[in-house]
Formats: sequence, structure tokens, C-alpha cells
Amino acid sequence: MVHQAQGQMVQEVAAGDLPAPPSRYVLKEKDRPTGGVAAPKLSFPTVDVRRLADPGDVEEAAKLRSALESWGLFAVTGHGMPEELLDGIRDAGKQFFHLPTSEKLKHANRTDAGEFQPEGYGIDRVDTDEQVLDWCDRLYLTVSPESERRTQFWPTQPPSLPKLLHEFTLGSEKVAKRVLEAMARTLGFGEEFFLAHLGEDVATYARFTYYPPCPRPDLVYGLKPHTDNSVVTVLLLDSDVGGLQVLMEDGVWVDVPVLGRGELLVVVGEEMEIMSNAVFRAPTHRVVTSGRERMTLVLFYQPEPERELAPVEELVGEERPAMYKKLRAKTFGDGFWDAFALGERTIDHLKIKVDQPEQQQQELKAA
Ligand SMILES: O=C(O)CCC(=O)C(=O)O
Ligand SMILES: [Fe+2]
Repeated sequence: MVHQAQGQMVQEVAAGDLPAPPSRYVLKEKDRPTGGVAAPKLSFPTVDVRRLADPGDVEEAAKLRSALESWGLFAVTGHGMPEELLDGIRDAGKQFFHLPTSEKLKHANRTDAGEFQPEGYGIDRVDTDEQVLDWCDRLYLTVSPESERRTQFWPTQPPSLPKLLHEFTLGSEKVAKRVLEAMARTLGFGEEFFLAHLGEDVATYARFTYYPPCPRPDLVYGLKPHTDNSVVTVLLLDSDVGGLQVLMEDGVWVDVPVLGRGELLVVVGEEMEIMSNAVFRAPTHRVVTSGRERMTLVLFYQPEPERELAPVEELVGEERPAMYKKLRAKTFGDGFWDAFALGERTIDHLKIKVDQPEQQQQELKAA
């Protein structure tokens, strides 16, 4: 049976003008977000995907490599999508969340029997009374392959939204492909190296997330710390309001700045970490709230569900044994929802890390 908290939209809670969020959203003291450190504007990585497409452009390739090594995410320019499209889909997304709840619930992420399923409008899955809820509502849709789109979940209001989302999907796919091609080239492989493992019909999911104004941003997460269920993720952030933070290697949370007009963000996901045998790592990130509303649109790129997900042969050797066990992409994707509700990485939740000899030795010593 679905958890009773599943039916409560955060936007309605926020509209109640309470002085503080209800206890369901309040984090344990140790988890509460202290202010992130601002990313120095100059050192926040930005790459031009048009330049990445030129194999001779070693300077841009070096920027990409450095961004992947340090942040695991970077801003993107040169993607060719007009600013009107980006502004248009942002506006349409906000308009959708501003509709009356009854209208939005026509696309609810609960079946008539009350069961949760990922697609549609609502909050993320609630499994237990203990789970601290995130301060956001979302609309989650399959966008690719087109034959898998389930139109009953697609908003009909505002009427412009489906077409804008379709256009954004096309533009964003080019970004994801160019990035994956360039990532392959940074390792000395042909540009099809990663793409060939995803299949013809790369599975793509869109997530619009709406973070209502929060009366006490110090007590809640907009979105809890997580790594993405993707090979790569393309994000269209809010044009005015920040909130996304990334965990750096030294344990410090750093603010991702509000990006320049027309810029997108690309984030490495856990499936790339597996495929690349941890050459590329998926950064942990989270969202903090503020007194202002915020909306983002995120596209997750995943292998075809029946594909095998495993470290690519060429990146496994005596020096670097396989660090992850192989599994079906669908098994990983399904495992994500369980892991996310628990606040765990899918790789850890599904226990697919191979014990490395060094680790085993440490464990033996410790025993
Ligand atoms: O809203 C954001 O800034 C980030 C959203 C995100 O990380 C996600 O949906 O996985
Ligand atoms: Fe994310």
C-alpha cells in the first residue's frame, strides 16, 4: 500500500504559510545544510560543445578532462538551442506547477489503486515514516524513445509544454551525444566508444522539479544528496535562483553558480562511473532551498533497459581490475528508486562494487 505522505504535495504545504516546515521535512541536526562555499566564478568549468566536436581542438578537450577530474560536472555553451526555447520551457514548466492541484493531479504519479509509479506529477516515493521528505514536487516523464512516451502523463496545460519539451529533448540529446563522444576521445578511443554500449534507443527521462519558497531553508533539503541514475545528465537550471551544491573531494559543499543565459549543465552519472571502471566518477550533489521558488528541468540518459551495464572491456586490465559487477541496465534503473528513497548510491545499495585486493587486505588486517 502506498504511504499516506505520498499524497501531500510540498507546494500545498508551502502555501499554508507555516513559520517552519512540518516535521516530515525537517532533517536531523547532523544532516542540516550549512551554507555552501561559493564556487569561484572563474574556476567553475565551462565547455563549448561545438568546439568539443572538433577532434583537433586540444584546448577544449583539456578543459573537459579537467572538469571531469575535479568536479564531475560542467556548464555547457555552444549547444545550438535558442534562448527562446530555454526560456520558453522554463516558463511552461513554472506555469504547470502554478496550476490548481486538481489539474496537475490529472497526471499523478499514483495509479487509481493508489500505488506509486515513477512517471507523472507528485512527490518522490515515500517508503517509511522515518524517511525525511525533500522540499520539492516533480513531474517525471519518459521522453525517449518516442514510442515509449506515455502521453497520459504529459501536461496539456500550458498547451505549449509538450512541443517545447519535444524540442528541448532533441537539442539536449545532441549535447549528451557530443559530450559522450568527447569523453571517449579524452581516453584515446573512437567517438562511438561509449555510445555503442548504450544502444540505438537511449532511454531518456525528463524531470521538472519545483522547489516552493521555504520558510526555513536551514532545516530541509530541496533534494537530498544523491548521484544521478544516468550515464550523463543534462540540466536546465533556474535562470535566477541557485541552490544546487556539489560535494568536493575534500568534503566541502560548493554552490553551483546561477549559470549564464543560454548555458546548460552536464553531470556525470553512476552508470558512466560503472562503464568507465571509475575513470569518471559521478559527483554527489544536493539542492538547498531559499525564500524564493525555483524550477529546474533535468534529462537523464540511460542505456537501453536490456543492455548489459558493466565496465567496458578496454578499461579493464591487470593494473585496473573491474571495479563493478555486471548487471542489466534495467536492474540498475529499478534499484535506483529503492536506493534514492534510502538516500544511498545505487552502486552501494545493489552491492555491485567488486572487492579490490587492497581493500580485501585491509579488511583482513582489520579482522
Ligand atoms: O534541481 C537541481 O538543481 C538539480 C536536480 C537534480 O540533481 C536531479 O534531479 O537529479
Ligand atoms: Fe541529480
